[in-house]
Amino acid sequence: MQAGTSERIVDVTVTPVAFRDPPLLNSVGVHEPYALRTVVEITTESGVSGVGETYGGTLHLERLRRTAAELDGLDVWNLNDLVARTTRALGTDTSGGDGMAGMVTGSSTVDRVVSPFDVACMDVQGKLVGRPVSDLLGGAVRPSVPYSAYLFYKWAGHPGQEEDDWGAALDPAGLVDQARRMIETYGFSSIKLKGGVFPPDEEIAAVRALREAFPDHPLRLDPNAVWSTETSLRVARELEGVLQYLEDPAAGIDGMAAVAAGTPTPLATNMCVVSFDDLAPAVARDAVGIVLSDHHFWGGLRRCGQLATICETFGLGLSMHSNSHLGISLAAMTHLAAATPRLTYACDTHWPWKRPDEDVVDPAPLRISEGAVAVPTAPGLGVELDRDALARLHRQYLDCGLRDRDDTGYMRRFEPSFSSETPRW
Ligand SMILES: O=C([O-])[C@@H](O)[C@@H](O)[C@H](O)[C@@H](O)C(=O)[O-]
Ligand SMILES: [Mg+2]
Repeated sequence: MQAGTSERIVDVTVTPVAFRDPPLLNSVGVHEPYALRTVVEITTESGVSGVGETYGGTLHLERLRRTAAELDGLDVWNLNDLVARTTRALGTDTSGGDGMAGMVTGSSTVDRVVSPFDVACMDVQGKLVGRPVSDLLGGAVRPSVPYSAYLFYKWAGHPGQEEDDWGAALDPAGLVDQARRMIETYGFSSIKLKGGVFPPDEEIAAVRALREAFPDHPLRLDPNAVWSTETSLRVARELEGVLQYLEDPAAGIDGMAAVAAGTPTPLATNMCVVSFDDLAPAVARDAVGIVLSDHHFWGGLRRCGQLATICETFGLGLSMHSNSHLGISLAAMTHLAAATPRLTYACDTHWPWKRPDEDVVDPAPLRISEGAVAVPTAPGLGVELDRDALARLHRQYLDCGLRDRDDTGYMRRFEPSFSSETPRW
């Protein structure tokens, strides 16, 4: 590559995929048998390719395809042009399609759509200059990125199917067993519990059981905003000194501000601060102490770096959110977290819930050991697309019949009276 040379995109493919997912319970229902993702691949004029990964819902997929059609000739070094072209492709079509079962609804559509292309462009940039993406983001400040054990209440298996490998976890003992297995397998040194499933007293009991079983592991609880302010304050009081942070106990900036005013426990969010527009009001109201960044909805990797700077300016902590994902996303999350000095908490990941034999990249460079993923040092993201595996997971997408994540609809097939209304408690 000569100095000042552009590197233009000549081909973009957008491929929806499905991978198996256990029946994990959350405030809006239960995970369906398959999680949906989309893999984007760009190829440049000199034959270098780069990959990105994002949500798999219908509307999002259609937006990705519309944007992909605008990227012919884009210079992979010009990410501002990528944003401009995405904005143009989307026009006034900017609501819905969040792909997160209604849990994160206010994020920016342009940011969500731009993200996988931004990652793919940076993958190419890294390959062109022979440096890992973490270097392009300013350089790794840590050699490996710690992740947390992400516990879920869960059924033993999907109804009508065999019990899965993890079995049921519907009470404190079940969660302690799940945590033990996850920690033994991956060496995690922080624990997050997805709450908002059972009445708060049961979840308090679960956190206490985890504290007793793992006295040195920082603990987090995330009920996805299904509690009232009063309930949130009661839980915060009962778990004072036990939680590292309490994630999204109540809804909205107002709800979180009311809780924050009444507890010394830090509050974190991936629900009420989900775009740059949310930062000023959240800071003004002192609503949250920690923002959970996520390059999938904050507009890609560099935008998350900008978020980190804003958090630093206003004294906010930074952690990282996750949804069900494949290896491309784990690689991107790891480069980003490695290059973000502000990100001092173990990041969330759904990784252990994915079967090891289902991915679109060889997951070997992403092994979680001692609770952390070593930052890949190969050029770009450091993972290579496995085209056979991509074709297999795309076939699974076509065959599985699912087109949009619908945790609530799936839950109602087994519990017709299930309501995802908030606040529930
Ligand atoms: O996968 C799930 O069920 C999670 O509840 C996910 O959808 C959330 O977005 C997320 O993990 C969170 O921290 O809120
Ligand atoms: Mg959360």
